[in-house]
Amino acid sequence: MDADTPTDEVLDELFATIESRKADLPEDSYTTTLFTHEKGENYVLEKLGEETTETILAAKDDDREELRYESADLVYHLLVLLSMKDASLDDLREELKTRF
Ligand SMILES: N=c1c2ncn([C@@H]3O[C@H](COP(=O)(O)OP(=O)(O)OP(=O)(O)O)[C@@H](O)[C@H]3O)c2ncn1[C@@H]1O[C@H](COP(=O)(O)O)[C@@H](O)[C@H]1O
Repeated sequence: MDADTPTDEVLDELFATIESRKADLPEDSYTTTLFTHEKGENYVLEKLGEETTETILAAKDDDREELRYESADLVYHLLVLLSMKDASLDDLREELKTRF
């Protein structure tokens, strides 16, 4: 993924990158550390909890910049969890679409 990626393709690109990290487990990758952590999926669940708390605190503080930053951390960790559970971004899209 690079800065030229169109904004509406960012989530697909990010998810594809996460899937690629899961397959290849490159050493210099934060995503690899999530897939290989000794705590297993519990570590990603902990990170999701932390990022959720940080997002809530940013909202409570009315800190829009921090809210944007923590929301991005939260979505990234959620996508890693979906990948870890062999779910896909399309699964998420389809579920959201059923609610229209
Ligand atoms: N979008 C993200 C992304 N969002 C958040 N993070 C990481 O999530 C972590 C958030 O942890 P914390 O908020 O707790 O901050 P921290 O103090 O650094 O965390 P810890 O040391 O406690 O783990 C940070 O290390 C961030 O770098 C991300 N790491 C990677 N990506 C993207 O994932 C793709 C693959 O990245 P790599 O796997 O690193 O190649 C690339 O496109 C990246 O841009």
